[in-house]
Amino acid sequence: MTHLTGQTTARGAALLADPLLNKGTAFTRRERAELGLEGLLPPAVETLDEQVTRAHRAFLGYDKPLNRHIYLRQLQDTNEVLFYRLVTAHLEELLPIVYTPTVGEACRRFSEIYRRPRGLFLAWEDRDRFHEILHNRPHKGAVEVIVVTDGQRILGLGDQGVGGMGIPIGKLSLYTAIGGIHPARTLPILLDVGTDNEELLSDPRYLGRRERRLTGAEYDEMIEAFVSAVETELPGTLLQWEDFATAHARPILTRYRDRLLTFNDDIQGTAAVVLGALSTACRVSGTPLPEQRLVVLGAGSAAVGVADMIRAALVDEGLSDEAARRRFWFVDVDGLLIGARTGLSDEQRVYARADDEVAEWDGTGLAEVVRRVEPTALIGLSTASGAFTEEIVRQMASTCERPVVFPLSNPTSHSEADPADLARWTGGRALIATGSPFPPLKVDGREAPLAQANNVYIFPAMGLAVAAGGATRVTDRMLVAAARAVALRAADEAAGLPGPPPLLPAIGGMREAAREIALAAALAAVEDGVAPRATEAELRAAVATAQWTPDYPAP
Ligand SMILES: O=C([O-])CC(=O)C(=O)O
Ligand SMILES: [Mg+2]
Repeated sequence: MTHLTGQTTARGAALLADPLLNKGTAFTRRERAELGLEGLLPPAVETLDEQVTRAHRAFLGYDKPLNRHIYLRQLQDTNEVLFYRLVTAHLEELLPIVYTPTVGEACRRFSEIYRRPRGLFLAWEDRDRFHEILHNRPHKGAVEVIVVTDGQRILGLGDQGVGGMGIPIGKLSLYTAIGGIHPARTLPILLDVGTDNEELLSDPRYLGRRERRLTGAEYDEMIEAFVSAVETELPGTLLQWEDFATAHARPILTRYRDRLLTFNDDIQGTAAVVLGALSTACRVSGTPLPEQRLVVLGAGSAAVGVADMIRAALVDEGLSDEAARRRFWFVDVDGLLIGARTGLSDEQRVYARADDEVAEWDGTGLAEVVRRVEPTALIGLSTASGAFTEEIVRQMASTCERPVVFPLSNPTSHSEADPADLARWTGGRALIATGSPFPPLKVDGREAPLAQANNVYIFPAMGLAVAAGGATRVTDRMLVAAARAVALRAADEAAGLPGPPPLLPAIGGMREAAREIALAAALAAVEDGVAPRATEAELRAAVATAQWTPDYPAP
């Protein structure tokens, strides 16, 4: 039986129970007769489009986003072609339900809303048997992409234990819907290393191991056992690390990025999309990247990753590394990062300012930093809801014509500001991108869509790039190339539009955009020598062929 072609020996109820083979009411009369399905379905025979219309109505019948999410997950577990056809037909409407922000709620209430299994749960006790357990995955054959989390830093919601599984499931749904990776070639994985979330530990319904998180050498042993099992059982699979705590995210990436095909979505994916949006903002404001003064709120792995990627672009544009570092001021809960601060990691210390810079300052909180530094760009990856206050934003706008303000924390409840407020406080001058979706702004009676600088612009395209071009590593140049392709696409789309240009491409056109972004990344992989030689025309064709479109196989 193969889930890729739909050719199968499964019959009757077993066929209907397999979400990758089930067509539901779209089975023709002849198929029903031949496959032992007679009597198992209501008599009507529908086309896929008719099923999509019906499913969309059913979806709209639920009021609450979480209930809509549950409905869609149930549809995904029943009939994947229909699920993906529905999602791709209504991408902009369904993205916030399948993904951020609603997926955050689904993670928080994972144990309560749990219905059917999806993906693999790997626990510490089984560390010697991960090889065997990988064989239990539902679809045999090669896996194109794994998304793995240990649930410790789910969006801005902190430790969700096994509830974190919602994130790999959601991310891989977009690998398929946008990148076109066949669903049978994706594998969500949750590493259950315990949880330090007291509420979960004392909740009788909690479905994970009721133990505190592993730390130190045991944690490292768990990660190594997992990676080596993937290396031997699923060589060549793209391994995406997702929502790990800062203390683990960077060390894991550093340890494995030269050993296998892997990247960290929060560090590198987020960074690439922010670079893309910032590049567009530079073009719109007329202030080139090397002249931007960037204040970053938050100093976790995602924030440092963003600065590292912008720094790489600055160096590429001719600045020395030292001059590039001087364009950043990092602020976290303890104030500005300065040399005198103890407890900074090596990655954070790169951005520490000289101690004497603040000698005359009135503290080093965000408001004072903005007053003193007069930034042109304010980037939030802090999970501190509302941290970009009216006072701070008005202060910034008083010294900068087109302030770039990116409240990027997820989900919506953790955003540093509401874009409508930002527009009001700056008289519409702010160039805005958010992390979670927000409704469009009203500008001169027109609706102006907001850029959602979410890593969804990058990771599905990375999967497509790798599937099409056969890369064996994810290099920085591949990510920078993807970022530039995102900005280029935004510029192309803005060319025909009246009013303020969105900083990123429209979500509705993301399947098409993903092909251009994937092509750029695949070309960079060839240039970096991590993929077999191929011409641009060959790669363009390979990308188009590799992108799966949800449809039933011919009867
Ligand atoms: O999932 C998202 O929307 C973006 C992301 O990786 C995060 O916030 O951790
Ligand atoms: Mg994430």
